[in-house]
Amino acid sequence: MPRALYTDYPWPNAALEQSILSQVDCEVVVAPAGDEETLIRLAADVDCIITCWAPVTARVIDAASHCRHIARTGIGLDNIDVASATERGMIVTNVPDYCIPEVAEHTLALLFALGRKIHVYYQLAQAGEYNRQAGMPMERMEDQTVGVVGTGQIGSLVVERLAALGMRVLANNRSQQVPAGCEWCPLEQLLAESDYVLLLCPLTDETANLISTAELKTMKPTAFLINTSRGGLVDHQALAEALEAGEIAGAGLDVQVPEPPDLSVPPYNDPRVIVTPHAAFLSTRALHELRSRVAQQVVAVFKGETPECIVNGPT
Ligand SMILES: NC(=O)c1ccc[n+]([C@@H]2O[C@H](COP(=O)([O-])OP(=O)(O)OC[C@H]3O[C@@H](n4cnc5c(N)ncnc54)[C@H](O)[C@@H]3O)[C@@H](O)[C@H]2O)c1
Ligand SMILES: O=C(O)[C@H](O)CO
Repeated sequence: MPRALYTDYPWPNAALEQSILSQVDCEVVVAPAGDEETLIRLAADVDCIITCWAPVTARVIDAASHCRHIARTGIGLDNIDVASATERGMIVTNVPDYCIPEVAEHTLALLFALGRKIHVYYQLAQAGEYNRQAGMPMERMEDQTVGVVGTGQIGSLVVERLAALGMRVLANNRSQQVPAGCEWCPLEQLLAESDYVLLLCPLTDETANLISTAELKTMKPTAFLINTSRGGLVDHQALAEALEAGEIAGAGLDVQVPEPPDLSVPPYNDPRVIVTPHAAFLSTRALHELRSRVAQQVVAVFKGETPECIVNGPT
């Protein structure tokens, strides 16, 4: 009987997956922990690895000698060594488009919260203080500039929505092709001119610590950094130092390093920083789509069919 290994299973129940996986006779194993040694031990005996958060490293892949398929429950592929899997002839799939509106909305929610100082008023009100002045200075949104780094699916939707609000939008994308509603500009200029810098590019070797000391110094002291992509894009020690030095005004961080981070230390405990728990992708609709499509991909491979959303071409 084929076996499928969940490296982690973050959902409250498995009824949705069970109803789909029951199309094939397979045994499902859930790893008790997502560390490398546990996964190496369990991977030796499975035909498929399904991962949400746990890193599927080259060592795990080497140990998975019968595995044909690694399924990523999500868009980002930064926790899978896709090159090693491809070398070993494994199919790697993801679900590239299940939560585009959700992440765009979450990004905009952080932008509005920071710009309208909702976090400042909320913290004061919780402490019993009704203090209008504490939110100043505050600017009209349409007088401000947003810089979007990465105008793929999510970035493009964010640009469209920001342009509809009448905001000036600068964009930096590796391909230099950017959607209507924004103007392409070099990263340094984007950082220097934006009131909000939004990070929406994938985490790769090239983008790791994309925003560090020099980039933060380039930003305006009144500007906000918003990261809804991957924590590894930002050097968080440098961010803590930039906040301490007053080099930027605040941040919205849906993603951190590690996850969960130590919330008791800077930059996470800074009242100018809004932290959300890697939740930008969440909605009832997105989760249903994500979970069911991953289970269908697993079934397809077990049936000898081609699953949707193969990211590593013919193997
Ligand atoms: N917080 C969440 O819950 C959540 C949910 C889904 C996705 N994500 C993250 O969002 C990322 C983006 O998703 P997407 O669907 O828009 O991806 P996408 O592949 O459609 O777009 C990414 C864009 O970034 C650009 N890019 C790559 N390297 C760049 C660089 N060095 N500088 C500038 N641009 C660069 C690419 O050209 C591409 O246009 C994912 O990789 C994932 O990590 C986060
Ligand atoms: O990559 C994604 O889809 C989200 O970050 C959730 O894992």
